[in-house]
Amino acid sequence: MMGVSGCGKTTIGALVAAALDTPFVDADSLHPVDNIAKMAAGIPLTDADRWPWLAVVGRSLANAAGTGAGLVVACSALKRSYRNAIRAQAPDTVFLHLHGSREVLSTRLEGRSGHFMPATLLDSQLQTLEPLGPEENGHTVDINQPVDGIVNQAVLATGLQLNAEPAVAP
Ligand SMILES: Nc1ncnc2c1ncn2[C@@H]1O[C@H](COP(=O)(O)OP(=O)(O)OP(=O)(O)O)[C@@H](O)[C@H]1O
Ligand SMILES: O=C(O)[C@H](O)[C@@H](O)[C@H](O)[C@H](O)CO
Repeated sequence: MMGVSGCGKTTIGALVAAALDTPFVDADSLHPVDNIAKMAAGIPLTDADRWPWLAVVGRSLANAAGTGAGLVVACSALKRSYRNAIRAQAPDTVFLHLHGSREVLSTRLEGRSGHFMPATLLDSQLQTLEPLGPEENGHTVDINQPVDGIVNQAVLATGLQLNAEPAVAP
């Protein structure tokens, strides 16, 4: 799940993972502590800050692909070069971009509490964002709808099977 801060990567990603019966990782938990401290202080990350983190994200996806377990990761992956770094390690990664207007994003961030990421970083996130190109393996979902609708569209976009109830023995 990709997109700027507040687009719903964590909320939607966890539900998509549950629907697909797949593990979920929030890439915020993979950031070096210095990156978290920087963002919490209202300072945007640079490419240099993000490369080591993206390497960990790519490795996590590659490991999950290797075991066949699969993995849903909530990771901003704002630039195409960041997504390419992830693809270099995990070539089958499908990027689901949760897209919303500045107004919707701002409202969601203002309504959130207890998160290290300040709403003041939204503009730098939007300036850094490079939407998916037509040749990128991914899909864009509009976030201006209830959570269930986003999850359904995201799951459909993956083309993967929903977590089915176990078959009942005859
Ligand atoms: N479709 C929705 N409708 C209403 N509120 C939503 C929706 N999706 C997410 N939210 C709320 O918006 C806020 C931001 O969502 P969330 O924390 O999942 O975004 P995020 O992309 O993971 O953000 P960050 O990258 O900063 O961690 C949360 O308070 C969440 O409950
Ligand atoms: O690339 C980045 O600037 C970061 O990943 C941010 O997007 C934050 O981690 C996230 O939005 C806060 O949770």
